[in-house]
Parts: sequence; C-alpha cells; structure tokens
Amino acid sequence: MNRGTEACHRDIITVDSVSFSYQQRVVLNDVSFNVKERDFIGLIGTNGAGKTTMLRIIVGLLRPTAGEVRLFGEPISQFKGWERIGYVPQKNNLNPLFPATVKEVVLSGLAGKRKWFGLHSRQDYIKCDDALMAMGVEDLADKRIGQLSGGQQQRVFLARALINNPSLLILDEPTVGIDHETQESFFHMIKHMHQHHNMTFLMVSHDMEMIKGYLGEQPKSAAGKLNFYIRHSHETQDCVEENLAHSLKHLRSQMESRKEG
Ligand SMILES: Nc1ncnc2c1ncn2[C@@H]1O[C@H](COP(=O)(O)OP(=O)(O)OP(=O)(O)O)[C@@H](O)[C@H]1O
Repeated sequence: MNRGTEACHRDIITVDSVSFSYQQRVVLNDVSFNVKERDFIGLIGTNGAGKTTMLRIIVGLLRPTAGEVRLFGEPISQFKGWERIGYVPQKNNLNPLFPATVKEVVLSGLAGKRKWFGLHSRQDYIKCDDALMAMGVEDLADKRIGQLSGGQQQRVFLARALINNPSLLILDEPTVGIDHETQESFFHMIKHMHQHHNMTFLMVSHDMEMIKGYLGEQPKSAAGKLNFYIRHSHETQDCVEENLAHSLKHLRSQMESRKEG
C-alpha cells in the first residue's frame, strides 16, 4: 500500500491555466504548474518575467484574469487555511522610522482576528519566542525593526512567516541585499526546514548558485518565461516517515550545535 501519496505528495498549490495582465499589458499567459507537499521549488526568470506577480496571485493578493489557483485542493476563493501558509514578500524598503518592535512585527503574523486588536494570549507570546529563537533573533525582540540590518530584518520577516508553524513557505527573493555569509546561513536554515520539518517551499531567487546547488542544474519545467527547479524531499516510494513535525525549538538547537561544532 502506498500511503505516501496520500500522506505527503498531495498537490498543495495548483496553478491551472492562469493568465494575468496589468491594465492591457499581459504578464502571465496560460501558466500551469503544481507544487507537491514537501517539494522545494525554485522559481526563476528574468527581471519582469512575472515571478512576483505569480506569487501575489498564489497568496490571493491579485486575482488572475483567467484560470484558477487551488491551495491544499481548494479553490482560492474558498480557501480559509491561511495560517498554513507563510509568505515573505520581496524586501520592502522599510521606513527606518517605522515604530514597531521586532516582537510586534512577528506577532502581527499570527492568524486570526486577535492580532488586529493587539490582544495576545500567553500562547501567542510563546509562539513568538519560538519563532524568534528559531531564527536566532531573540536578542533583538525589543528593538525597533527599522534599526536592524537588512539580514536581521529578513530573519525577523521569516520569523513572522513562521509564527503559525506553516506547512508552506513562499519566499520572494529572500536574500536580496544580504551579505554572502548571512545568505549562506539563511539558506542553511531553509534547507534544514525543508529536510527536517516537512515544510514545502516556493522561492523566487536570482541566486543560481544556491538554486543549482540544492535543486539541480536544470529546471524540471517551464511556463512562458518562468522556470521551475524542483527538489522532492523524498521519492513517493519512500513515504514511510510520518509525523515528523518538530517544534521550531528543535531547529534552534540544531543551529546551535552547528555553531558550536
Ligand atoms: N502594479 C503594477 N502595475 C503595472 N505593471 C506592473 C505592476 N507590478 C509589476 N508590473 C510589471 O509587470 C511585469 C512583471 O513584474 P513582476 O514584479 O511580477 O516581475 P518579476 O519577475 O518578479 O521581476 P524581478 O525579477 O525584477 O523582481 C514587469 O514588467 C513589471 O513592470
């Protein structure tokens, strides 16, 4: 019996014949692809190819002019499980005077209505601490986000995306403007999450060294100007592992032992 297909190779993103235009300008034309649970997908394309537009459609910020997106098997219009998805948009030019602290930024990633009213339970603060710890930025919790370096801010935005312990992470050029060393540790973290935490990744990147190093030399598929590099966490026939979900704390302890080693 191949329980695996059911257990961990479901389609969690299905993009079905999607087209999109800004005003009259066609950016995406009849794009189809799918992302299976626990895959790592690198979405590559030239500047202006429509990568960010594609991600914004997938997270429901833009509506396709034609075609359909399904998330975890449900049409996006009916999808309610947004806490299962973490999204880190392209590096935004954060106003250094933006008054929120790191902790507030991370807490604002919590799913549900409470976040809008700033009402947080003890459990919320524990989740926040876990996410900060996992990203190694707990010491910065009370700093203003605008005071942090680009690399530190990216870790905070990743912590914000992780606070709900999502099963799918969507990252839009997460390492732009970050020095090489910080990039490496960032990629180490996300590879770890892919390999040990059953997370699925869809990542836009121009870093071909990382993409080819982790996802293979050649794209597995293409749609228009978009190329998809894909790494499966494991083959379907090897789906014997179940319930591998670890807490984010575990990731932190792995990171620490790496630092010490
Ligand atoms: N809000 C907008 N209004 C009009 N045109 C837009 C808008 N956003 C993006 N575009 C245009 O749509 C095209 C695709 O943009 P998009 O940001 O999706 O590309 P990209 O592949 O992510 O590019 P990059 O690698 O430069 O980030 C570009 O030509 C861009 O100028």
